[in-house]
Amino acid sequence: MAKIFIDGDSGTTGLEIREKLADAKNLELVSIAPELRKEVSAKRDILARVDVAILCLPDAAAKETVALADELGEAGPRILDASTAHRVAPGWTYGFPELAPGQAEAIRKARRVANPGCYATGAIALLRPLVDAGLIAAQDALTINAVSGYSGGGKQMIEAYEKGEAPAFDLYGLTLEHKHLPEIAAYSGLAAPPLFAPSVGNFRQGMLVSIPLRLDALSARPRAVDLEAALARHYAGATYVRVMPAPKSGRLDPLALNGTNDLEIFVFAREESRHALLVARLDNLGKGASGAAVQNLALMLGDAI
Ligand SMILES: NC(=O)C1=CN([C@@H]2O[C@H](COP(=O)(O)OP(=O)(O)OC[C@H]3O[C@@H](n4cnc5c(N)ncnc54)[C@H](OP(=O)(O)O)[C@@H]3O)[C@@H](O)[C@H]2O)C=CC1
Ligand SMILES: CC(=O)N[C@@H](CCC(=O)OP(=O)(O)O)C(=O)O
Repeated sequence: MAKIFIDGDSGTTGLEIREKLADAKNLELVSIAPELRKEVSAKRDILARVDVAILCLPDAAAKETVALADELGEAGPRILDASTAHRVAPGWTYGFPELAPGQAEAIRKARRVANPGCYATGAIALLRPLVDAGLIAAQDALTINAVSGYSGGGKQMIEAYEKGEAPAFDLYGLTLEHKHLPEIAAYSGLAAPPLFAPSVGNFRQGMLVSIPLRLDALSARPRAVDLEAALARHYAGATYVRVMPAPKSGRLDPLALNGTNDLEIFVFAREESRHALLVARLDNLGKGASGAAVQNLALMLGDAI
C-alpha cells in the first residue's frame, strides 16, 4: 500500500488530485491536520512516513518542502511537484510521458518528477514531435497563442471571476516572459524561446494552445499533411493524446475535454496559401495539471493504482 501525501490539498490542483485519488486502489492518502498544514515540523514528520509527496503549492513553498525531503535523504519520499519551481531544474524528470521514447520509463524510475505547466503541455505536445521529425527546425521562429479557463490562475483568479470582478477576456503575459517559456524552450527542441501570447476567458476550465505556421517561412518548407502524419505517428500508441481530423466547421470549443486527462491535436491547413495552424485542446486542470499528476503518479507506482 503506497502512502501518498498531497501538500497543498485544499488548493485548486491539490483538491482535484485528492478527488481523483479518493477511490484509487493500493494507495493510502495521508494528510496533515488543516491547522498544521504550514508547520515545518508537522510536514517533516509526514514526509518521513510517505512514499510519494505531491506538491500543489506556490513555488516558494514547494522549494521548502523539497528541502525538507532532501534532509531525509534516501529515507525521504519521492516527489511529484505540480509547481513551476523544478521543471527545468537539474536532477528532475519532466512529467510529460509522451514527450519522446523513454520518457515514461524515466518517470517510472525518477525520485523527482516535475509536472508540466498547462500551456507548456499543449505547446510541447505540438512542437516536439515535429522538431524530432525534422519538419520544424530548432532555429525556426515561432509564435504561440493560447486561451485558458480562469481556474488556471488558482484560488485568487477563480474568486475574482466568480465575483464578477474580472474581465470577460484578458490578454496577459504582455511582458512576453511568461513562466512557462523556460520549460517550452527546454523540451520543445527549439533553440530559443518562442513568442508566447496567453489569454484567459470567462469560463472555469478548458484550454486551446495554437501555433500559426507560414509553411514557406519554416526551414524545411513542409506540407501540412506531413506535419499531421508526423504527429499521428508520434502519438499512435498514446492513451491520452490523439491527433484528430480538423472539424469541417472550422471551430473548436476549448471546454470539450473538461474532466478528462485527454489532449487532442488538430492541424488546420490551407495549402493554397501555405498556411497551417496547429492546435492542442486540453483541460488546463486535467492533462494540464491534476490529470497529468495522476498519470505520472501511476507510472511512479508501477501502474499499481
Ligand atoms: N491552477 C492550475 O491550472 C495549475 C496550477 N499549477 C501549479 O500548482 C501549484 C498550486 O496552484 P493552484 O492549485 O492553482 O493554487 P491555489 O492558490 O488554488 O492553491 C495553493 C494552495 O497551497 C496552499 N499553501 C500555500 N503555502 C503553503 C505551505 N507553505 N504549506 C502548505 N500549503 C500551502 C494554499 O493554502 P492557503 O490558501 O491557505 O494559503 C492553497 O490551498 C502552483 O505552483 C501552480 O503553479 C499547476 C498546473 C495547473
Ligand atoms: C490563466 C492563468 O493565469 N494561468 C497560469 C498558468 C497555470 C498553469 O497551469 O501553470 P502552472 O502549472 O505553471 O501554474 C498563468 O498564466 O500563470
